[in-house]
Amino acid sequence: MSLIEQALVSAISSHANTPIIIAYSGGVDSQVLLHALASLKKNQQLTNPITVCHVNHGLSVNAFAWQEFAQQQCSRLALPLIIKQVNVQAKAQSSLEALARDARYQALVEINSTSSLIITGHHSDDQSETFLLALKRGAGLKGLASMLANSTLGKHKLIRPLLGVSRQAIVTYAQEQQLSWIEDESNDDTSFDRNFIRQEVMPLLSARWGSISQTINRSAEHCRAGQELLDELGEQDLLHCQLSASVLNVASLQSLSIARFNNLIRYFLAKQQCLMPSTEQLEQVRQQLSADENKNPAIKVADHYLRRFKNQLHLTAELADISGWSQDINIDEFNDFTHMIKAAITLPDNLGRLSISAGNNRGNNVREDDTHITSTVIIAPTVAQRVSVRFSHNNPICLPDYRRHSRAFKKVLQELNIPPWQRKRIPFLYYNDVLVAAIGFFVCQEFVPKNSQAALYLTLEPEVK
Ligand SMILES: Nc1ncnc2c1ncn2[C@@H]1O[C@H](COP(=O)(O)OP(=O)(O)OP(=O)(O)O)[C@@H](O)[C@H]1O
Repeated sequence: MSLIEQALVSAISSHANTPIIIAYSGGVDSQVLLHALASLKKNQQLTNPITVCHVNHGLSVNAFAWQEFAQQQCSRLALPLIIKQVNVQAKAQSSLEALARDARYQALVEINSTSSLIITGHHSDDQSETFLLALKRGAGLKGLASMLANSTLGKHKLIRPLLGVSRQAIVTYAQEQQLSWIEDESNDDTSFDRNFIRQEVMPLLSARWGSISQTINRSAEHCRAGQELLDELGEQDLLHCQLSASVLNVASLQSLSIARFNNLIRYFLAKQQCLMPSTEQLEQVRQQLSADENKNPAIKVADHYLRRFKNQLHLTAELADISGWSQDINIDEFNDFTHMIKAAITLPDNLGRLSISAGNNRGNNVREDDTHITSTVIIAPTVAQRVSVRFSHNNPICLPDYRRHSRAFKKVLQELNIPPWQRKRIPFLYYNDVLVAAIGFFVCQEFVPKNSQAALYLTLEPEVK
């Protein structure tokens, strides 16, 4: 068995029978990948079902010729081929590569609905180039770890079994097997950073240090191992500092060293699928932890915000101003009171869905904890009343169900310990212009239904990401 076939068997053997998707461009690397896998399958050294996927980016005048080549190769090997057309448009050339790659991975993810192994032809020279590109960007350990031999892509596993094999070994295999392949003319264009590294930088480095590619690969491996340790530390620190999915405890964060704080925030953001913050942004967040308690600073970190509220640090998306939003609910149809859901409103700015049903009251509002109620139950409106959901209020005096005395609405929201930005995101229910409930928090006492009185049930379901 050749070195290449051995690498494939060792990467795939622990995934017996999992469907394989070969990412096939028709270039020499994926051509070798395709042929070696087809030969293993033919000799029954591999039993996994195989599908080949060629992505047509439509970027080259030759794109359809490559697609035809892929069709010929797969029909010769009797392997099923799926062609995916993607549409990539970029303003700057530098982002073209990244957009093409993202579109390609997205297309590969969508091929199978069941969990599969997506296999690419990346090799050790690709890895060296990726490392140098990361170095040029000033990346940390995670970026310098470069490509992982095993990772996840959606519900699939992304495997790069040839990462330990050099380009030269791949070309030698292709020549020995008398394979033909396509040459992408854009690989010669050194205005792309990767091509510049491949065509000009690596030859210069290799001429002086013959095994530079191997040593760069070794460094990438050290970075991967280092990053793994940092992730373990991040997980431990998160256990200590996390109050809920998107809230951290400020006092616990303050007990960490700067390096450990930065690592935890990066780890936390990565877990929530946020983009990575810059070092300056991390420094700002850390400084705001010791700011005055009454100030509620919000620091933009990449595409999200970290917002301080008392002893809590909340992660939120960018929040839109929804103060002018209002929607009426047509209650005319609520005439059978069978507890069936009668209306569902999609709230603005990803706040979720509010479903409303009607029925005779079967019990009081159930408190989840000190502040939240799971289902808000209120006296049904009369036919003449206009029912609406809004996010604004004019600070009426109100008497929440859990209080003995009435109080200004703003003060009530404060005493419930709701962070200021969340106070603007609570759906308020009105009958005409009278506040009835702060949905999910409380009902004004005059609207709390008595037993078996006609009632509305309001349930807030968070947005499913
Ligand atoms: N158009 C494509 N369709 C499907 N998979 C692709 C495509 N382009 C690249 N890939 C996958 O990504 C891997 C690395 O991409 P890269 O851009 O380095 O490849 P390439 O130089 O175009 O082709 P190859 O790596 O096959 O020589 C390829 O080995 C292949 O598995």
